[in-house]
Amino acid sequence: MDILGWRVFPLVSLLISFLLFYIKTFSKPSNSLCSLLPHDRYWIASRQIVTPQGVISGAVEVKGGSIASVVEGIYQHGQIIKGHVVDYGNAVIMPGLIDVHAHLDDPGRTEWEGFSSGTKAAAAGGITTLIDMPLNSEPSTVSVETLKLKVEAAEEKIYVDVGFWGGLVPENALNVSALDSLLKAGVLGLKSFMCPSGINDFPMTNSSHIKEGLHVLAKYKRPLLVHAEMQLDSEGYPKENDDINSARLYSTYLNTRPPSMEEAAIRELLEVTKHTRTSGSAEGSHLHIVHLSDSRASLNLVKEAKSRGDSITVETCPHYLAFSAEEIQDGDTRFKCSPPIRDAANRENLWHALTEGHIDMLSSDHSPTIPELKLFGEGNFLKAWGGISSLQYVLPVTWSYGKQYGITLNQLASWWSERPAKLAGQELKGAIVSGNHADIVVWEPNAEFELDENHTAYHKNPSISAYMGTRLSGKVLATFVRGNLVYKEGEHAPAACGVPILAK
Ligand SMILES: NC(=O)N[C@H]1NC(=O)NC1=O
Ligand SMILES: [Zn+2]
Ligand SMILES: [Zn+2]
Repeated sequence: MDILGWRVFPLVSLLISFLLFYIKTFSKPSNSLCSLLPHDRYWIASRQIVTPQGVISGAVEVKGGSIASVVEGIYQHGQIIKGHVVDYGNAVIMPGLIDVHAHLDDPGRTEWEGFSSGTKAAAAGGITTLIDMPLNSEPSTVSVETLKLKVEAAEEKIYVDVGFWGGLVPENALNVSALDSLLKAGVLGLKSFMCPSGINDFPMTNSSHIKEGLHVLAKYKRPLLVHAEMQLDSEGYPKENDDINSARLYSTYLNTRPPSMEEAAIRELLEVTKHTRTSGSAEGSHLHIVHLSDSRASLNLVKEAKSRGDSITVETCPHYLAFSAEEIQDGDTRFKCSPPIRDAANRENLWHALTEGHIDMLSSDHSPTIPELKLFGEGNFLKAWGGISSLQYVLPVTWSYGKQYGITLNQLASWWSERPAKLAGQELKGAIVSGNHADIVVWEPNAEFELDENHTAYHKNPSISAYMGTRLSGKVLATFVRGNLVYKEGEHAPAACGVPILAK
């Protein structure tokens, strides 16, 4: 290149990069497509706004995507608020739900779910943030490269905000620099299994892997989420059963995964969580047990660990609170999940543990698949895919089945928003307070509906849901994500303007 070329070349490349920047910026959907409400500043009012201080009657001011103020008493005193007001009357205004445990299966298994259908279902269900699990997509999210594929797959497809857990697997668990780079790339924490996950490229970890993982996580103050079930050598539970009559029985499946599997896993985990205590070698890290089903010995172990000062929390899922083993029909593999749905007395204990604060939060564990893999014809519980499809229904399900236990709106907000926000490190989400993101669900607790084929579901394979055929109360009227009205009575905003959440 001659001397002139050397001078012009940087200038031209600078010009091109500016041009590309402008094309990228202006080709993004404009704000009006992100929201069904054409205002940047507005108020939403109701007689039941769920705030950390209790349920108030008043209005929430939204400005530039955040909550600018929360005022009480507009109905009683006729207080004048200026600007556009959406008055929801007696409907409930609550922080949007944060689902810390969902499998959206994108990229790679989008016939199972996908970012677009999954986040549309989330928005329709009042979920404003979800954290995607690192497995069931193809590939699993276990490295910087695979996280990049996730974020690319999510681009312009997500209707709510989406964060990502990374996978802790034998391949990366003992490799500090691999974990460091995955955490630096923005996963909100790690997730691992203590039993086979059902996904080949997501092998289980042992307690050495978990211990190493926690020590790396301590530096970042991020959690490790663990699927706590462990096969015991001493117990020879049947894993494969060629007798289809036996494999169709729910009791056969239930016997393959007894509560002792959860108990053994948790007992082993607690040997490691002692390091999370103040002044412990992994202080700053946190262990979160996902989808607890056993409300007896396993839960007692968690309670003891908490009382000793371990940094540990536990979630359960609506399906363990809604259903019982006694009600599950033989061959109805919609109900197959792991750990399994147990007896009615266990469910009763789970509700008590939740309302008494021993179970910290709820999550969907939305883990769908295609109907073919649920093997409905055969009804083989031992071979069907294990996972419950539920994302769009978790709010009405929790409310419908929880009402008889006297659950309050503040408890709902705590289980579904405040504590999940804390687990996922989302300081500006999870509560209706000034300064937070305007992530809000408006819903009508008394409105009932039948979950049948006439009900619009946005999930990809709605027929596999265990909730089909139930009658629920609690209808989502509107969902706001960072001030954008992303869902309103059967309609989604034209553009998917949720953002990927990456930890800094
Ligand atoms: N791989 C996967 O989603 N597994 C989930 N399904 C389920 O029922 N429990 C799980 O951990
Ligand atoms: Zn699991
Ligand atoms: Zn899961």
